[in-house]
Amino acid sequence: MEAGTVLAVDDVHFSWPERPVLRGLSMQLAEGELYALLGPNGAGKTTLIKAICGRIRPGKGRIRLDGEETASSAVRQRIGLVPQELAIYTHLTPRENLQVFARLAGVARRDVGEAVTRVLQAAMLQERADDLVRTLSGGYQRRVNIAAAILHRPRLLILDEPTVGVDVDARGSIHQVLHNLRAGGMAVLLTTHDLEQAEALSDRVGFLLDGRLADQGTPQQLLQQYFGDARELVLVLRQTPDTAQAEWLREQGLTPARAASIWAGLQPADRGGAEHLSGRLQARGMEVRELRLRQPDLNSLFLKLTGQEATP
Ligand SMILES: Nc1ncnc2c1ncn2[C@@H]1O[C@H](COP(=O)(O)OP(=O)(O)OP(=O)(O)O)[C@@H](O)[C@H]1O
Repeated sequence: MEAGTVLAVDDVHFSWPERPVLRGLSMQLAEGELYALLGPNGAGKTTLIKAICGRIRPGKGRIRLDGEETASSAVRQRIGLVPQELAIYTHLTPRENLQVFARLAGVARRDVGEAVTRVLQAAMLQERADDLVRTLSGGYQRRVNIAAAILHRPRLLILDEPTVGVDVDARGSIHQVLHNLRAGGMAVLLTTHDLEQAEALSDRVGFLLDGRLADQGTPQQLLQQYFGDARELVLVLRQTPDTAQAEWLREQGLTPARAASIWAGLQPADRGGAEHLSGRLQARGMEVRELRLRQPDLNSLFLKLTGQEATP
């Protein structure tokens, strides 16, 4: 195991009664690294989190934190978990919540005040520390959830879908909080369906597919590896193409997206591109509403690796 490795998952297998979910999954997470786990619904992201937190036991393989198996409860105490659902008392203030959770997390009574002040600051909650949680916005409430998970100074913080259902501004504050925690040396593992978030925030991303990581790396590395200099062409037609037109579009390397009038595909950087195509589309009776070339992003890669669109 490399120096600075906080989490090491080695060849982990796990089956729920109905079917195998993890099938030889390996990954590592370093100190001060933020890793986003991506994958379609049901890929096994939450199952992996449960295995890391010791809530389920892998049928095969090892999960270690700082070199020690997470099966032991002493080791598990070095993990902080922010679940998908809010797990806080809405009729108490953030400060009161954190006082309760500090005791539950095993913080000594005399250290509670200091720990609560520290996490209120880390989660940027000071201004609203004494308002009732139920009067706070969804973004603030999520940050109380995060604050509760770091009271015991975990080495590894795990967040399951931290920004589902929060607005863009609130998302920005959550990102800021995670950035700061990472800068303080914490390893952060999160799952998300929001690939823009993953690209903006993560040092590395991993695509969980068929029980293994189909690929992992920095977003830049992966995009270069899969797309090189190619651009993604997105074509929006005024009408759904007929069979012959659709066949021709496929010959041009395009495939239909969510709506039958939207087609997308990769184009080599040097192909005279959009304008040339526009004329040829019109010649075949297709009216173009919009035609643009864009830099492939993690959404493009998700589609390529999983055959599905990411649905935030
Ligand atoms: N407690 C359970 N008992 C039986 N099967 C389960 C249980 N939890 C999850 N599964 C199954 O395991 C598979 C993986 O589920 P999991 O929740 O880990 O996926 P996920 O990647 O987190 O999905 P999502 O993105 O929708 O949250 C699914 O087929 C699911 O039905």
